[in-house]
Amino acid sequence: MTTTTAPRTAARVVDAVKVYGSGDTAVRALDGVSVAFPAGRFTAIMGPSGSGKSTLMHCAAGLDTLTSGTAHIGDTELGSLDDRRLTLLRRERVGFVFQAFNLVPTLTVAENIRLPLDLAGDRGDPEWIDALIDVVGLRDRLHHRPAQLSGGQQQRVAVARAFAGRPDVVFADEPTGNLDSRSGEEVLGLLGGAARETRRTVVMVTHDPGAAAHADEVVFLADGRLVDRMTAPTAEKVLDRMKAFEGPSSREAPAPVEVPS
Ligand SMILES: Nc1ncnc2c1ncn2[C@@H]1O[C@H](COP(=O)(O)OP(=O)(O)OP(=O)(O)O)[C@@H](O)[C@H]1O
Repeated sequence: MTTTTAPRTAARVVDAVKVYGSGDTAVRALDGVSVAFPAGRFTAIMGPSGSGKSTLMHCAAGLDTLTSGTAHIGDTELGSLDDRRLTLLRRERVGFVFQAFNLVPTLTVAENIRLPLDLAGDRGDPEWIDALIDVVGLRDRLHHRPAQLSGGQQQRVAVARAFAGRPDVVFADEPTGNLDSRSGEEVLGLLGGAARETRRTVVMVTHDPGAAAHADEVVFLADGRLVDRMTAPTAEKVLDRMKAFEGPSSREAPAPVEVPS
């Protein structure tokens, strides 16, 4: 007998609503988003400025809380955790890459990569970390400090650090925003390569169609709603899709679609 199993979901939000402020100044940054990020895949979140991309990422990663709806990492619903457990979950099961690299200037490359593990008092898996150092091409820079590296090299350290603890999911927020296009391409290639080679899940926020084209799938937000998904993206296809959001008002964006979680 053959059994088929649905692809595992690394992270998801269900009916996610996020309202900042209250009364006349309230902003509905997420307006009922349900989206699942399948395990082992590289997904990009795209949309116009202010469409809710960063809010979605922060709520899905447990860096911020939803006004209503639920966010899950694997089978764990984040709203059910107290602050201590949420901190532990972020430390043990989630990796982060930010636009600003966020490396510790006084630590070497090797120490920065190991930092999340050292903070958790975890030896980690030395073979895994050794392999990661080769994936990001930093073997000859291990004893350098961040200031001695180019921006692209610093972001490669941040990528290795994000994967060091074998997280269920790595969230990347505009990881190429501070890089020139060649370094950006390298970092995106690494993120995609690391996701595929290590079968980890990557969720990346970007406003750059060229960056989104490195992903396996792109999800599009407009006005706090999920409006489309695209598999096998190319920069041209993503750009074409984004053009539909342009115009005098983003309210002209297409109606939201029901996307199975
Ligand atoms: N802390 C906050 N307080 C009040 N409003 C906020 C806050 N953070 C975000 N917003 C608002 O929520 C909406 C969505 O913001 P968000 O940063 O998620 O969008 P984005 O798609 O990531 O934008 P960008 O591409 O410009 O970074 C925007 O209208 C923004 O002004």
